[in-house]
Amino acid sequence: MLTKSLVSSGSMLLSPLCIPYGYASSPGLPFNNSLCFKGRKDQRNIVCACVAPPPNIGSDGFSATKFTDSYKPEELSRIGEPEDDCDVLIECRNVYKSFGEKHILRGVNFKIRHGEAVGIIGPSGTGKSTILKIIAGLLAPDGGEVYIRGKKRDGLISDEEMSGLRIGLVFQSAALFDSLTVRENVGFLLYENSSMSEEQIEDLVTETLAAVGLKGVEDRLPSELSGGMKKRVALARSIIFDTTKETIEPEVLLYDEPTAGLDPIASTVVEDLIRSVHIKGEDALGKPGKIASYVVVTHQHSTVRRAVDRLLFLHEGKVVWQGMTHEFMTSTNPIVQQFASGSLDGPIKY
Ligand SMILES: Nc1ncnc2c1ncn2[C@@H]1O[C@H](COP(=O)(O)OP(=O)(O)OP(=O)(O)O)[C@@H](O)[C@H]1O
Repeated sequence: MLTKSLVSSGSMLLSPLCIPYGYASSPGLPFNNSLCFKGRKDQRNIVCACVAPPPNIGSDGFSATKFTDSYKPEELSRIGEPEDDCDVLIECRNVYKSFGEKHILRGVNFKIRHGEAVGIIGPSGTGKSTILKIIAGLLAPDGGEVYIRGKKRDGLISDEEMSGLRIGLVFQSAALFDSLTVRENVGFLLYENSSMSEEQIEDLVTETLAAVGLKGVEDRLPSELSGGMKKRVALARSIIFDTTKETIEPEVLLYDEPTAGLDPIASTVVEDLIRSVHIKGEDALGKPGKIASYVVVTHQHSTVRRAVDRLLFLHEGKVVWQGMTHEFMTSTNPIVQQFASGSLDGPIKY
């Protein structure tokens, strides 16, 4: 059974298309793996409106928020924020989320600005992935608001028209469709939604795979790829877009533990790829990246070091510290110190 949604495929690009019923509420299981490739038969309308990029990007491409180290989590989101918010792409304002008796998010506040590379870190189970799903519109918050380019989102992404921003979620598992080839996985959205010809899509898929350093794998099935290759294919799927459209909305990519399960060298490759597809980066073909901003949930030191500029530290349902990556390690905030002194996975002891 298919239902219309703004949510898409496994490295999930949140543009409108038809997905199997229930996908939006089960983001970890994006598709039935026995799903048959639909090809070009059922094309759907794209409903995204197009908005010009924000005009006020600083010379460094982004403006980060810095905070003092005094531990007052409830005030952190307001201290030191730039006054001008017109480059804010995504804002979580006082977001709450519970699962039954488990109160996971308890007033989360932060903004993601155009050009930013942001990491979310914190102890296990503190709600990092939950935040990504809320930003992506796969989960609705119980309280608070999510603003997409200043427009308050009501309900789930599948319930509404999204305009002005594409949001992609790259799952930890890569979430490729096992029964589809790499070409079909990467081109999935375009086959389903665009007016591009099959030849155009094939060429674009090949080019996009090359941009993430993969060549000659178009006809392979996911089972024939290594873990690192699967993540690259998922990344390719999340950055491909309809080149025949006159205006392309800026895109924010959300990565949920993109280097989990990879060896250090494969992790480095993925971390560099994340950088390379960003607007401040350069892809494997030497072209500038297209991703306006990204958010990475990670437990890996190397990912923090290599792939992000600013950090949000989530603890007990709140952002208790945010600042530039290099400031994290030297922070005098006692909670940050406790966390940073162990591994990033380490439990925090009071
Ligand atoms: N759909 C759900 N139903 C019930 N509980 C859930 C659901 N999604 C998440 N949780 C619970 O919410 C808590 C936060 O989960 P989440 O995956 O967001 O944490 P996390 O910080 O990303 O953890 P980790 O670092 O271990 O991946 C966990 O206790 C998890 O079991």
